[in-house]
Amino acid sequence: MTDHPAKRLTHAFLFDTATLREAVRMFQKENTPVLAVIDENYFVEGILKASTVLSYLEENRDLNLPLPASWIEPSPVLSSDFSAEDYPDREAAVPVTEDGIFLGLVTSQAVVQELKESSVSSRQNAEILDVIFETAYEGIAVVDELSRITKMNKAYRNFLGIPEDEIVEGRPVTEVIENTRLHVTVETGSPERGKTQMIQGQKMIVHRIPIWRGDKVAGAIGMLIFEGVSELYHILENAGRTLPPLSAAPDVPMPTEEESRQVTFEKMIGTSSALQQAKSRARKAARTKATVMITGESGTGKEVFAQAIRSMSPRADEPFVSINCAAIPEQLLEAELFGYEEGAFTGARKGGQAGKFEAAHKGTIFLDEIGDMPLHMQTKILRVLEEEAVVRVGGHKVIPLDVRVITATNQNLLEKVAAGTFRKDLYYRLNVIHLELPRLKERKEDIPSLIEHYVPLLTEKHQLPEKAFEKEAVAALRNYSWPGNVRELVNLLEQVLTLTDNQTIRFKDLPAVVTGSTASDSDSSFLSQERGKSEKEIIEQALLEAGHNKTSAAKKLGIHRTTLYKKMKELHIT
Ligand SMILES: Nc1ncnc2c1ncn2[C@@H]1O[C@H](COP(=O)(O)OP(=O)(O)OP(=O)(O)O)[C@@H](O)[C@H]1O
Repeated sequence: MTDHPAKRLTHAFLFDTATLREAVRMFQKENTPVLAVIDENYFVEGILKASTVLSYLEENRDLNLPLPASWIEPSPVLSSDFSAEDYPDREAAVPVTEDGIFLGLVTSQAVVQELKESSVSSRQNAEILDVIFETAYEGIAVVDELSRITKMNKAYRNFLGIPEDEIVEGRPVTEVIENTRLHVTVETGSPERGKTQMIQGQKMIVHRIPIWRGDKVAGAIGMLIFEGVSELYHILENAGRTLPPLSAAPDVPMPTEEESRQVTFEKMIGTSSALQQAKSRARKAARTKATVMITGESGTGKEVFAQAIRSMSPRADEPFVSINCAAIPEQLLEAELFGYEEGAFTGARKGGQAGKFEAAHKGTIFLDEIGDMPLHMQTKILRVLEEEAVVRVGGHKVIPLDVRVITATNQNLLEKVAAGTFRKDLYYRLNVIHLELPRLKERKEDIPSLIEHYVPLLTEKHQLPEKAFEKEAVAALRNYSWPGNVRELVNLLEQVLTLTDNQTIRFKDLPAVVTGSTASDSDSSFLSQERGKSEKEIIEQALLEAGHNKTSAAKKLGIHRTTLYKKMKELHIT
């Protein structure tokens, strides 16, 4: 049937049987071939002579004779999106089959038109479904009857950290999704809704739905509904519903108070692939004891990531000790980190004091702004890490330590290594797993979700009525370059929400730096806008206005607390 030059049909025309008979008789007189047999791709398979058609019709046989094609003008007629089975009752459509395989339809012009239209609309529907599939917040995976993956959307791939060029289609689902039961759904044909599944060490909520075709299970769909159990509770809380008693939802355990308090990956807003990839890498890191170095611009969420890693690690219930290396005066750093014995220096407490490393024993220590660690301290930290023990300042006793170290910096440490201001050996010791956090402008698509997340929190914090941003305002926020990343976004939202009386925040309510054409990558913080004045004056003024509360002064200046400490140190502000 295939030894013919494939040509498109001009008209896949034929008629209902009675009309066909009429037409054939008419054409017979003129000795014109009347019928094209088309294959499953709607290419011409053959042409039947009118007499042949007649005899076939009379004998009630399928029109499946292979005949050479010759006369048809190329022209697309139908797409192959539909199947004859979709039109079983169409009196005018005669399915052409061979050995049970559908080859084409022979039908009237009107039906052709209808089919064409329906194939266009089914293509459009397929396109809509594709968009839903790809943009869904939920992870969706589809498997066939042999439990092999046939489709997996971006959200799921990102969650699992599957690189873009890795093909999962065709692979057994059990190889790709941890602890999956989709193959069981295919075997049993029973749906499972609202089940929990441990994926990457996190309790996820999933639905597993079998796909029935006739009386056979043709596959199953797996959906990762929420990013995690606590997210579900967060949603229920937002909806103002009372949480179901445990007995009513045996599969959804209530989070403990500690779990609710902890920063987890679910609480990190954003579904962009940049963020999801970082989360996926961090989840993997969480399971190990390896040191993690988190890099990224200021305000990208390095501290939040460090806390989330701890919450997902086997050390979740052990201490998390965070220390900002840039905020502590150099001469105090050693005692702060390693502790001291009584009499170690003037003013040392009676009985001495444990340092941060000791306080983090069995848990996690987070060394923020590690790039600001003075060289001599770097050497000491390296020794502590290598010996897994600490000796307090002024003491001799070796205190064994079991501490997981996470560090963060917004500096380029390799440059510092090259410049000789950061120890190379320490760099490699700390950089076992490297997490680079994306800038907010690299994940603009997350901005609307961040707004949605923070607006109710901020209105509640300031006891304001419910407020919402109009589309144009959100668009402007999306287009801004956010040099201060999420922190800047949160500060700006807070500022706009508190300063705008209306319930709808409009484009014109946004600060000029966002709406104006001047928006650029340059530092747009309040501090830089006030550059005319001396930096010292501005900082002193802000500190004064904030009643010397450094956290609120830093907020007012639009800079991080650490930066404020650093600047205070530089500018000799006491
Ligand atoms: N994905 C996110 N979802 C929600 N909030 C976020 C996210 N990322 C960061 N934030 C918020 O942004 C602010 C800054 O985050 P964080 O302090 O972790 O940044 P950082 O990178 O450690 O900054 P710096 O380098 O200046 O210390 C915090 O209020 C944090 O809650």
